[in-house]
Amino acid sequence: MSSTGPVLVTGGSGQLATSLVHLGGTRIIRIGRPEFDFDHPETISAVVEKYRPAVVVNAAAWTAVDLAENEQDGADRANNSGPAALAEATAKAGIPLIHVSTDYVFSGDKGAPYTEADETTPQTVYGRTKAEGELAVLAANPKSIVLRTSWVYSAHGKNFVKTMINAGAKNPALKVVGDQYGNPTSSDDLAEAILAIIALIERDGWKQEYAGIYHASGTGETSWHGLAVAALEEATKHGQAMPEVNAIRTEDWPTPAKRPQDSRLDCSKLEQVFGVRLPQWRDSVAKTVHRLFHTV
Ligand SMILES: NC(=O)C1=CN([C@@H]2O[C@H](COP(=O)(O)OP(=O)(O)OC[C@H]3O[C@@H](n4cnc5c(N)ncnc54)[C@H](OP(=O)(O)O)[C@@H]3O)[C@@H](O)[C@H]2O)C=CC1
Ligand SMILES: Cc1cn([C@H]2C[C@H](O)[C@@H](COP(=O)(O)OP(=O)(O)O[C@H]3O[C@@H](C)C(=O)[C@@H](O)[C@H]3O)O2)c(=O)[nH]c1=O
Repeated sequence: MSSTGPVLVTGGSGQLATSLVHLGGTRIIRIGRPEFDFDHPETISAVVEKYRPAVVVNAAAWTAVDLAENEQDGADRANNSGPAALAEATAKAGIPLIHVSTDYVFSGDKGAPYTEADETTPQTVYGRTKAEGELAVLAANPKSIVLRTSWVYSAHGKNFVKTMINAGAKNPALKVVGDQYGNPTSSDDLAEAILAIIALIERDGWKQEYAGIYHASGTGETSWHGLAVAALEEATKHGQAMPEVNAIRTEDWPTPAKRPQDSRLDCSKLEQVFGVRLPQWRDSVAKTVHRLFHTV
């Protein structure tokens, strides 16, 4: 991989792309709609030809989980056929593609953390399109790295942590599902992990054993209720009152798309191959909430 070209990041307005820009410096070029739009396939190869990047990070995706249930075509373009075309374009240019996927490719019925060897068992349109996108990317570009992450939050953009803090500022009591488990992931931590992988590839050159799927989530686990309590506790350090946070069952918060009950990811392969381990989720929630209250 040439270390002279830029790192091109798609999904420019999103959480992960924003973190990559903040942490990755001037080498990062982020692109978003309309310049890069999976709904307009001609824009996909055009950006690779225009920017001549050293590597592409695909952080663009359809992430509205419930909406995807009724918008299958749009979700498929953004999460499957679009990424496949991006993988083809990057393969043609001979450059690596780092593509981001999700814990929702699993049903959550395993009862233990999922490894990369586990079969995908998506139970939502979002999860299915992301699972299909993983395979399509890996098939189209032999220099593909697929990073599955989970429960991403940041001080910018739309995410569960911000939703809870905003709701807690307005309501004396909240209800949050306490029987779905996973690994909350700071988008800054994921961005740092991606930058470390890119640095390693540039230092040692591309090795074919890098290609494949990796789990890349924050260290440690909790429920959505646990994540809400952690975020709201941190918010009290910045003057916000602590609401009552009641744990409810999945059936008490009906949603169009069924969330996995336990989508914890075993991230040991990422550490073995790249020497990368994401920080403890609880520490990162504290950092993110601090940033949220100190960003004007
Ligand atoms: N958010 C989460 O909790 C999790 C996310 N992931 C994965 O991580 C990656 C990054 O997610 P995150 O940063 O949170 O996502 P965001 O929802 O914050 O951002 C998504 C980005 O994708 C862009 N986008 C959506 N549809 C298209 C399209 N058809 N063509 C081009 N761009 C499009 C959006 O653009 P616009 O603003 O114009 O709509 C936006 O810039 C995604 O692959 C996601 O599936 C995995 C696990 C958890
Ligand atoms: C807002 C809210 C949600 N919930 C529940 C609903 C759901 O079961 C759970 C999570 O809610 P959300 O809908 O905000 O999160 P969701 O959109 O399901 O988050 C997912 O996004 C995609 C993109 C991913 O890839 C996943 O890793 C995951 O982060 O919390 C409550 O119990 N109370 C609430 O006030």
